[in-house]
Amino acid sequence: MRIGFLGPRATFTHLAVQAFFGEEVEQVAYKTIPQCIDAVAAGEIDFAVVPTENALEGSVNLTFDYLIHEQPLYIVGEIVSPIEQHLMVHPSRKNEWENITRVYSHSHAIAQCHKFLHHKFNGVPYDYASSTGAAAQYVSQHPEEPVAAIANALAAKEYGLEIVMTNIHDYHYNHTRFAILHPANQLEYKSPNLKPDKGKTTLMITLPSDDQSGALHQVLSAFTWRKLNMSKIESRPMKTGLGNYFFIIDIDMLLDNVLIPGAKAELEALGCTVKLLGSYEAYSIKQNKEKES
Ligand SMILES: O=C(O)C(=O)C[C@]1(C(=O)O)C=C[C@@H](O)C=C1
Repeated sequence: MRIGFLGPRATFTHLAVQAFFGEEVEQVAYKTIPQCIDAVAAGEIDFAVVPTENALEGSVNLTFDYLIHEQPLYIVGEIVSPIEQHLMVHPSRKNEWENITRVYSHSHAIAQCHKFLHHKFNGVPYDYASSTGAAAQYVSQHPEEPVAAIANALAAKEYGLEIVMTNIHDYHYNHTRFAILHPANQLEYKSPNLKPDKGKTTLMITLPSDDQSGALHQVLSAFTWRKLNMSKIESRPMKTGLGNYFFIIDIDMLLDNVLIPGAKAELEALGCTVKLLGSYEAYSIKQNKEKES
């Protein structure tokens, strides 16, 4: 089985793939999220694993936008992983790391460490890499540049970098959610390592075009009176005009035969369009400390 992920090796997405699928599968790194999504749509790989949301920084808009506007695929599984960000430099700079003149990482990783960067490297510019792993790889290949990467401990090991400060993310609770994507709405695969926490269903809802008052309230009440627990609601631009948005709603339940189809039919009767983005099991990777307790 071939699993694609946002690469290169040792990104957080790669860690999520290893934790969920184990070492037996073939792991295929892609430079960008759209490349990884295109590969699963084209059948080059069996599943794509991409980041969707971080607890500190919010949604990974690129993932949802690409799924909605370019490659309709299903979310067939979810993996939530703890995220620990470390500052690392080329080993030749380990004694002068405080003199770095640039910090390099994925935009979400930089955002997770804004307070740290402001206090420790006030005014030092940062640049965005396609992933934390790509930033670590760059630092290892450019010893002549006084640049540090923000990435995970496996990336430091993989690219031979020296971690000079650990856990530099600004808030202790730092987790990222990853989606497992596939062209069909099923994951005929059991993780050898993780047990599911709960079932979930994700819907995309577009409101009627005639801008009725209370439309969103009506959408929410279709779920509320059926006691369908919504764990997330997110709006994204439809890219058809200012003020045109669709909603992505997560419900804490697998797709059933009664309640979710009932809510869908009610919304469609109100003039909404409702699209199933996936019904799947959600898994979580335990932090080392959580594993011990
Ligand atoms: O750059 C990586 O290592 C990724 O896997 C991407 C990503 C993200 O898109 O949020 C994943 C987890 C972390 O929150 C930082 C970056």
